[in-house]
Amino acid sequence: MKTYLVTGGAGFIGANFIHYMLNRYDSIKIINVDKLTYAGNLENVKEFEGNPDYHFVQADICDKSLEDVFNKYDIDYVVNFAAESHVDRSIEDPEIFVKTNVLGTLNLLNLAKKSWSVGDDLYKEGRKFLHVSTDEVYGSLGDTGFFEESTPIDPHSPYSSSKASSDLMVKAYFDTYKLPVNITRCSNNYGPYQFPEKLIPLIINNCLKGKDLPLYGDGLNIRDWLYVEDHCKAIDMVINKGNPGEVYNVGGHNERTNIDIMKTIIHYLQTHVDANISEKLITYVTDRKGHDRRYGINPEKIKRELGWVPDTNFEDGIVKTIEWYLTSQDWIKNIEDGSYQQQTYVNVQE
Ligand SMILES: NC(=O)c1ccc[n+]([C@@H]2O[C@H](COP(=O)([O-])OP(=O)(O)OC[C@H]3O[C@@H](n4cnc5c(N)ncnc54)[C@H](O)[C@@H]3O)[C@@H](O)[C@H]2O)c1
Ligand SMILES: Cc1cn([C@H]2C[C@H](O)[C@@H](COP(=O)(O)OP(=O)(O)O[C@H]3O[C@H](C)C(=O)[C@H](O)[C@H]3O)O2)c(=O)[nH]c1=O
Repeated sequence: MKTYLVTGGAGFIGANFIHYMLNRYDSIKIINVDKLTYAGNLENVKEFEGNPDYHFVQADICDKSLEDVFNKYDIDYVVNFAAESHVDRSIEDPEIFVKTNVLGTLNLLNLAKKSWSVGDDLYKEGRKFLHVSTDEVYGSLGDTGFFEESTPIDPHSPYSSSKASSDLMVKAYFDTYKLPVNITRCSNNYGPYQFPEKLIPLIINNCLKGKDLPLYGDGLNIRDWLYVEDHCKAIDMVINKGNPGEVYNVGGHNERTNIDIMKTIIHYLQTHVDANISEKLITYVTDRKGHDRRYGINPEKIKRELGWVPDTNFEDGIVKTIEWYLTSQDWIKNIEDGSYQQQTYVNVQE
């Protein structure tokens, strides 16, 4: 039985990963370590409460006493999702991004290294440290081309800079100590349990409440969207089959402008929920500082080497996502009854 230490498993992608793994494999154990920041929500993994193969530990990944978790469980794989993940928040307050994303990752690397060590640069068989990173570390693309694994790192926001820094630290632990690591760099995810500060859930939620839909800048920035379950599938494959020390880009060639995303959601809700939901809700607001123009992933390496292919196309994925939010209004309400307040915007429309 393999034991996974999943950090950030009460957040969006981490929770989806726990669902993906525990619903797919009978003989695995998952230890979910999460600090439960504003973005962490135990509702996301509620169905596993009481499951003998699932344990939750509330802890900060920066905390050195996490060594107790490594001592208590014989950890085979560390899957590091825990992070401050929202670009707009990083622009307002970068410090916590450095603390969690860089120092937290460094702490986990040290704990894994110590726990798995059986001699100088030698580790127990079959261990892996999988660091979940992002395509944002590559910076921004022009109209053509894609991010390759060989694309130089060129982050722009405090968020992406902190992720790039943590990636470099993970690489250093492979290059220096031969710790068996992989890094995945995925494009924008969407799907169930995504915190409603991010574009897709924010738009769904605001449409349902008849609120303005804030569109940054000219609305023509491009993101490459992947259904979250396909990201989870990729991570599972990289843990099991990825060559130690390698980076794998993950994406499904699904580039859309932000305005196109908004219109897709509006039209679905207009047709299926309320005819009054219309494009009139779209409100141009001041642009995000340093706003990356275009992301686009070349996923050929993970396809060729590991046989990964995405299963869900955007047309199906966005409907599944919207339907999930429609049936999860209590989930949103609990978040809004807590401390979450939507950020304010400067309207730039005449
Ligand atoms: N969302 C995306 O589109 C996307 C795409 C590519 C990569 N990623 C990466 O995937 C990972 C997960 O992203 P997400 O969107 O699920 O984020 P999220 O913000 O939804 O969840 C982050 C989780 O980490 C926990 N956490 C934060 N700080 C912590 C700390 N110090 N100690 C322990 N737990 C802590 C939070 O409580 C939360 O449960 C991140 O590393 C992010 O950089 C995200
Ligand atoms: C919240 C919001 C966003 N936007 C724009 C800004 C971006 O061009 C796009 C998506 O924004 P969002 O904040 O949802 O996601 P990104 O900034 O691309 O970052 C996300 O994808 C990467 C890969 C991660 O690694 C991040 O963790 C994840 O948050 O919509 C708007 O126009 N209006 C809004 O209200």
